[in-house]
Amino acid sequence: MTTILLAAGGTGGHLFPAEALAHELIARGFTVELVTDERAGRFAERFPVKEIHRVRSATFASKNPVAVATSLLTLWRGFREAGALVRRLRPAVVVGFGGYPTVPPLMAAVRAGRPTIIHEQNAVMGRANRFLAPRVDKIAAGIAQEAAEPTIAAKTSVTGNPVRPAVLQAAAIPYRPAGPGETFELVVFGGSQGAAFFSDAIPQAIDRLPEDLRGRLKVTQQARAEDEARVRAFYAERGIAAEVSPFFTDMAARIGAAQLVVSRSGASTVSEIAVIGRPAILVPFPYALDHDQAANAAKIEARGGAIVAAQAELSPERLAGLIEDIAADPARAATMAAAARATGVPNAAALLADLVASMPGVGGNR
Ligand SMILES: CC(=O)N[C@H]1[C@@H](OP(=O)(O)OP(=O)(O)OC[C@H]2O[C@@H](n3ccc(=O)[nH]c3=O)[C@H](O)[C@@H]2O)O[C@H](CO)[C@@H](O)[C@@H]1O
Repeated sequence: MTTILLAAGGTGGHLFPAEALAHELIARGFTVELVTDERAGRFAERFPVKEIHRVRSATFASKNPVAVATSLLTLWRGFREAGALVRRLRPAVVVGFGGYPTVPPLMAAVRAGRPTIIHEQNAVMGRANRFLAPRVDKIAAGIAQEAAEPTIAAKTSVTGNPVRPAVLQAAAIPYRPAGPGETFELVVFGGSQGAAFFSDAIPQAIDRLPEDLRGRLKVTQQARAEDEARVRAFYAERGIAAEVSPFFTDMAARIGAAQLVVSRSGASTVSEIAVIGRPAILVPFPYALDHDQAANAAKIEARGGAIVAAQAELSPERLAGLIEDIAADPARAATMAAAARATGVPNAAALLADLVASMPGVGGNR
């Protein structure tokens, strides 16, 4: 059996595209192993592999010389551990999905002469992938890369961001705009870790909606654990049907049922909204170190599939106005849904698996 080793940082944004590729590779007869870090817990629950490996890694969060030396030592240990893992598993290809925990496994694979691919989900490459990009054999991109150097661009191909099977199932359900008097399902989430901003902004906006619309709302709202009780109490006081949780494991189905999505614009979020095809108000995370979330949202916005609103300019009145405009105009909502869908790449996992299968030494060997 030919083994493919996937490496991903332990947040949803990195692990979910890796999970989508794992399903596709397993269906093609490959054995898949995953290496990640201790944060993976909840996000790797449904990852279809027998064993999840962990190797040490570190990031350079501080310029303090002692902290830098400690990080270097941890990275060196991670590199040694990853080297032992690569020798033991003998993977035909190692595929990295970004995040600092992918640096030791990818470097160990390069050192051992194994074929390597990195996948970048975002329009602007993250730091770990920027470091790895000159060293790996191939680069797959979720969307066209902004400002890629010629040597990097030459080995890059756009495959789209792989989406999990649940997203493809939700994509099979056509969008149904809510007519006057019908239930209007609003789905609010802030990426895999939640966004504190929505815990205040959404209740304040809902209080400014016309009574008729408020009365027919049904809300799914992800709220960080520290905000959960407060947000739930808001909906209970107003008598609005709502489910509130720090993490929904059935998010794809909820997006599928939504008349409108309000969310951050992390790479997987934007890809899922596009593949499923639902109107969205996207509020890019303003403080991202690595990724410009506004760039992820640019394509879907340009086609009219979403409205992008900068957090700093999004008053409760404006947010209420945006929600109300879409709810009041079902034809426009349907047009937005179709426009979003036109930007989706439902076969991204297959395209990335094709790239894996095309690497030297892989073909016909499983
Ligand atoms: C703050 C930050 O640095 N965020 C980055 C991180 O985001 P983050 O890890 O939030 O990733 P994404 O926005 O790409 O994906 C969020 C994922 O979580 C899922 N979900 C969300 C809420 C929920 O309750 N249940 C659920 O399943 C969504 O369906 C989606 O699949 O990695 C992304 C991919 O590299 C980057 O684009 C983001 O900029």
